Amino acid sequence: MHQILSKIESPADLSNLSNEQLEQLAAEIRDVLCSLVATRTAHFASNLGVVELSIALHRTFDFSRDRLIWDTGHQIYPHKLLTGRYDEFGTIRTTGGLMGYPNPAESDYDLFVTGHAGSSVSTMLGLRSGDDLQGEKDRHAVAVIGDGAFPSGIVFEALNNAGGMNANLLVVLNDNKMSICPRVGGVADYFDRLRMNPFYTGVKSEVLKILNHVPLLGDPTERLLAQCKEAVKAGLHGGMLFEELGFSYIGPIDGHNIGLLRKYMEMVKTLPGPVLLHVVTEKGHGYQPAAADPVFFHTPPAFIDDNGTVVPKKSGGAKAYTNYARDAIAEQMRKCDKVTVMTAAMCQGTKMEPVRDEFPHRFFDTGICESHAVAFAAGQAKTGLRPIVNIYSTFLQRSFDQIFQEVALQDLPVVFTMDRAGLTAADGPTHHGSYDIGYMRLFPNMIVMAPGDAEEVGEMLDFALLQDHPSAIRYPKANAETVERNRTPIGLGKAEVMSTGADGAVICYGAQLADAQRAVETLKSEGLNVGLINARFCKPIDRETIVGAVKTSPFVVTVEEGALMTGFGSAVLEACADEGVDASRVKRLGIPDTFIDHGEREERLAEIFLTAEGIAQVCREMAAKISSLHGDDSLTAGS
Ligand SMILES: Cc1ncc(C[n+]2csc(CCOP(=O)(O)OP(=O)(O)O)c2C)c(N)n1
Ligand SMILES: CC(=O)[C@@H](O)[C@H](O)COP(=O)(O)O
Ligand SMILES: [Mg+2]
Repeated sequence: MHQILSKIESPADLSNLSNEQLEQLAAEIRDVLCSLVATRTAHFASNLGVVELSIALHRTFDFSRDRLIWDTGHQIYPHKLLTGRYDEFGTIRTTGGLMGYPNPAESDYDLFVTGHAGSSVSTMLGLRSGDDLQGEKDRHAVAVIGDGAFPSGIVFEALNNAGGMNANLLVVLNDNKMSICPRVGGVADYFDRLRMNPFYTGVKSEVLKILNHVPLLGDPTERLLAQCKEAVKAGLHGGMLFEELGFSYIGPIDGHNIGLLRKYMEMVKTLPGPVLLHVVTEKGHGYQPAAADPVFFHTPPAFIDDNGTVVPKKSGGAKAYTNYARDAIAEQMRKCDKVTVMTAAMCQGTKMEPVRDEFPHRFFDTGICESHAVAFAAGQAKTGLRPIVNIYSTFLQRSFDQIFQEVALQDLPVVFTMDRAGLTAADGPTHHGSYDIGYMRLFPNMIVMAPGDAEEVGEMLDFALLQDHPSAIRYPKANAETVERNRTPIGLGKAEVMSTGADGAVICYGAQLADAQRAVETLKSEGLNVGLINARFCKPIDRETIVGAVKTSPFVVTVEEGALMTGFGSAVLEACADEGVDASRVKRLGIPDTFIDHGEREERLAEIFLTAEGIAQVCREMAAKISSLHGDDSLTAGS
């Protein structure tokens, strides 16, 4: 069925294909992408948009030697298909299968594992510099970056450096007018103005005429260069920003015309110094519903196309933590007009569209600029506003220094709602929110919390907005349950003792509370009486309750969906050490000191015992261990 694609074992197999055959190849790649999203959620619209660009790049350069980085990495699928991974492609984003991002463990054509936006130009400049210093100047260096990723501060740091070094570097700007949501900000407006360039609109045909006379191969470099210069001069009055930074700006050009892309790439391949090639593509190109609604089709749920009607395979389902957080934020914004909210280009993922629409003047999308978003929030807080920074745990890592200096050091009441805190399943190690407990609890003044169930999301936000200090609330990419109990109100640094047990205690920090409760119920039915504490706060930690439990319980199991190192369990051990309490009977469950692969969330959680059965099993083991230490089997389940 995929007559050409199925025979592509490496990009070298493209070398004899004509433009017509390459177009046929593009259609086959799109067919594979459409079949994939019928089975599972995957990055769809972005990949549809770069099919021709991927083909042209691999047809022009030799990335077995030249260097290629796809910024962010979510648009890597056509590249994977062209670099020998067609047969395995159906496994992408599943346990043990291909990663949904570049992965050097899969292929030498993938240089870095990436998933966070904005670093490609810096990394490519490093590769360029390394190759130059080691006598490998012939290796070309190409970074492809989207218009959504482009405004990240680090990109401008890299452009600045590359321009100063006059490095031979090609930056391909893939401009599809979209981030996940429509792109925002001054750089977006600038790109729009560049599209108005007569080169792209009016006189494009004139420039094309010149380029049509540039033979593709076997031409003396000088002639090619001379012609290129003319073409560049003829067409380029835009791109001054890049020109001023020392880049040659070329474009914009149609990113779905393989022949044209190849001509330009041949041309820029030999241009000296840093070059920015502006390529215009359509997100979702080739599948009309995706082109019409690229936001939904960024990572759509698995769906079937019924004669042009998109029918999701699953619909509805329980309400996620994200939705509870969104609703709580909206409620606070309705109650108080000092409350504002920031997203760093993740309005869709955090389900904030209704908030954006209801409060257009208090909703701020900074673009993919997390560090800026935090410093911006600090400024607002200083004026008396109550900003909520609503960013995924993993992306907030970008703001570590602003959390330190602009927020914590000034003791400003910025509230961080950290979504995707925990394992994020199919996206894998770049996206797991593993480290926020550590990087938040590190700073003086910071209040660090995790809701144990759905209701606590709103309660904690309410509490956080009443504090005159910075605070952070973390929750995972999961459905939120309600844990039935006599609820106690949130109090600063107070844990909630849900039950006590003579045989041991589970102390849960965050969303595993429902599983922990199921575990203690199972254990009870087996004759093991284990108490349950909902920690609520990692900082300030409830020393009285938690250290007290360690002192008095035969064993304690701490539970958190975060890195063990620096995490909640570590905070418990530190508190015990400070109080001179023996913590040798404390067992910590959480994310071990290793990067967790992509795969089903439930599977990954089960591997690290963060399920009801896992928690119960560890309690049984602890009970057995304690019994054997005491030469007594009274603590063993079932005895
Ligand atoms: C640091 C960081 N913040 C946020 C994201 C989430 N994210 C992934 S793709 C994307 C949009 C990227 O837009 P663009 O670069 O234009 O690529 P396109 O999807 O349009 O091809 C965003 C916001 C991320 N990957 N990294
Ligand atoms: C590439 C990227 O970072 C996002 O597209 C991410 O895959 C979204 O994940 P969610 O589906 O959890 O929002
Ligand atoms: Mg884009």
